Amino acid sequence: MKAELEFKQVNLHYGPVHALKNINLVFRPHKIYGLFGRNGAGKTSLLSLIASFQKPSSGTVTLNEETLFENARLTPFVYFVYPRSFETDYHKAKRKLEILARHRVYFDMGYALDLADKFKLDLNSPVNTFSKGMAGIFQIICGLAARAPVTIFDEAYLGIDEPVRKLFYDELLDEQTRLPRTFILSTRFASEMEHLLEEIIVLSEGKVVLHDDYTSIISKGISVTGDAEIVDAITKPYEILNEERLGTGKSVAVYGEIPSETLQQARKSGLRISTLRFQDVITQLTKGEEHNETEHRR
Ligand SMILES: Nc1ncnc2c1ncn2[C@@H]1O[C@H](COP(=O)(O)OP(=O)(O)OP(=O)(O)O)[C@@H](O)[C@H]1O
Repeated sequence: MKAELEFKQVNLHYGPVHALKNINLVFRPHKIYGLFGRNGAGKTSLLSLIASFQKPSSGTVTLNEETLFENARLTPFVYFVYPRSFETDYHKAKRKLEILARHRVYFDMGYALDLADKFKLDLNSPVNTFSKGMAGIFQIICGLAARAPVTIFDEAYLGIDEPVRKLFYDELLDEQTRLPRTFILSTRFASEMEHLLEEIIVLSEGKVVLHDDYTSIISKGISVTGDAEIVDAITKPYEILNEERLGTGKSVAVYGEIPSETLQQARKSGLRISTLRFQDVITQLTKGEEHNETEHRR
């Protein structure tokens, strides 16, 4: 099922806190989204609106043009995985999966059992005996096996060892080939997850400061190093992400579409041009106030 998720002029207030500010976003079906932003940027607030945990203060959040909030018909279409504790839950993991299967129309028990084997999780254990990492793995199994057209993982991988996280990334890609859906991954592991991501959204202080596809972001993040005057002349028209003085020269990181002729000319003038790592672009774009006024949209 194709699920188009749309935010139109969405604001969210918690009392005096304006957590989301005029959000306009379209999540296209069958794409894998990476959601980034510093602590308190509004990521969980945005995701909780998709999961219908709360109602926007103004604006609309729709799935295939139907309002999501308190819409029981749409409940099976969204599955939200977030770090949670099972401390007071004495059910065995297998039983929890059976309960989930009863409530989730797309849930695939065979797939859940395969995943438990793959991730070496004992489903006969009560979930309250799971370590933090095991609880995370259990949540991932639920999220994948629920097969909801919109599946959200909000930092669900915290506490899970790196090799197991990698297993999860591989599984997610396989699953996307088998049964495409919209995945939204909120993560601080930009470098190890970037190969999964097709679309990137960056929030800063409740606003969308970047929404672009991964490939364009990679091509737009450029570092120019060399004689300070020439570097400044070339980088001036673009958004400066970072500047570093290097003796008589300097290195400037910019975000923008610099024409290839300009870059060629710069190389001829003795400047060193290199592409920024995805992780560095994200870090610079989320680093603070100075970039918040610029919005990058396709
Ligand atoms: N229940 C709440 N009551 C009051 N303020 C809240 C509540 N939940 C979130 N906020 C505030 O809303 C803003 C956005 O918080 P949110 O949890 O969405 O950010 P986040 O990007 O998910 O942060 P983190 O990476 O730390 O989880 C913050 O200023 C936060 O303090």
